[in-house]
Amino acid sequence: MATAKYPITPKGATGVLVLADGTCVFGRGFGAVGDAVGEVCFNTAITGYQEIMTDPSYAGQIITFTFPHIGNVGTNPEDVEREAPHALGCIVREDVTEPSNFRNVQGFDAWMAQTGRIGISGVDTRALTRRIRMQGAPNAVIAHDPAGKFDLAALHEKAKSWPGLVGMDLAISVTGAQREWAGGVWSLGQGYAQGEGSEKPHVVAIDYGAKDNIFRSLVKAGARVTVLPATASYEDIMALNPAGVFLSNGPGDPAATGEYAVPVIRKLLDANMTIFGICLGHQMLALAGGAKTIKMHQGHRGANHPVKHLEKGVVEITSMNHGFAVDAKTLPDNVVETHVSLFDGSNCGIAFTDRQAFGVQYHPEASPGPQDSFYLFEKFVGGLR
Ligand SMILES: NC(=O)CC[C@H](N)C(=O)O
Repeated sequence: MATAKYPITPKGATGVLVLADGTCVFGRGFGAVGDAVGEVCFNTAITGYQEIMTDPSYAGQIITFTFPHIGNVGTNPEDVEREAPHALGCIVREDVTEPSNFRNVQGFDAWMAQTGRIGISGVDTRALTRRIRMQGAPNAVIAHDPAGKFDLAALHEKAKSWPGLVGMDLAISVTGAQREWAGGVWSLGQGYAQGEGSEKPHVVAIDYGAKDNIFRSLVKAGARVTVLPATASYEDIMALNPAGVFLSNGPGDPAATGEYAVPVIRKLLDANMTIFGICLGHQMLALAGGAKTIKMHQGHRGANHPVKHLEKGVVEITSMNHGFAVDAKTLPDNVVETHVSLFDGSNCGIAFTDRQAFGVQYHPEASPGPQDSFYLFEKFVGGLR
């Protein structure tokens, strides 16, 4: 049996990304020391690295930022989509510099170390991104050792034996507990708006790994929000007497979310509940309606993805983070395609013709990203009594 040959670790290299095919990409490690295995994706957003790192939809993934300067405004406790990062780590072009921003509380490097996330800087992120574009998102191990002593064969073995995101249910591992949501969207000098009031329409939001800005956006649109964990049963949901149910984003394969998600959504559809789904929630809504989802070649991750609203013929610039998509060819007769990606024509929105249920593949709550699509929150909450 031929033994794979591994390169000599270059002098000064304290970080390495070892792909499942044995490719080793060296750089300088920062953040936590150790290693982690997942799928490597790329994100083209220029701002919002802290929001991106803390988006639970990135569980099981290592993010390559195509923008070269990451970490230069540090971190703060407000720009998080969840209390801690969910991405396993990140790969960046330039070394993380001293934070330069009046909102900085902790440097990106220290924040990554404290939250157990590994970074590698000094990587040719353009080459890595081109590779993902041409060959698809690889599985890999990201490793950081200040001594630069890597057992590349062992890391390669770990990358090869990781089963991959297809068929992987991760929503169950990132969901939170039941909670009454308080707080609207953040603004400079004001912090998070307060949004109380029991006379507002009550939305039960199912947390499959939600970004907090979705809940803040629902509050801004005029809802009172109760968050339930991903495992909430149909009975748990109905006991709260919701005016509408929101299905959140989340990590992993939508087709692998098991008995706790799609069958519950199917019951909500049967009960003619008003439903709005975002990203994973959109994909599972489509599955509950009878459609299928597919793994994408490279996925969509960035803050400027053009989407066409088919009925109005207008373009929305959107924030995206997904590696699976609804296969529009499989939509049943009572579900129409409402939005498509102008990058590759993939499905970006659906609506049931015989139910008050719709979903979008992109992130109308932005964070980071443009706010063209906030109307979807107003449409959902405005339609509730
Ligand atoms: N942001 C999300 O909800 C992502 C959904 C799903 N995990 C995907 O990658 O397509």
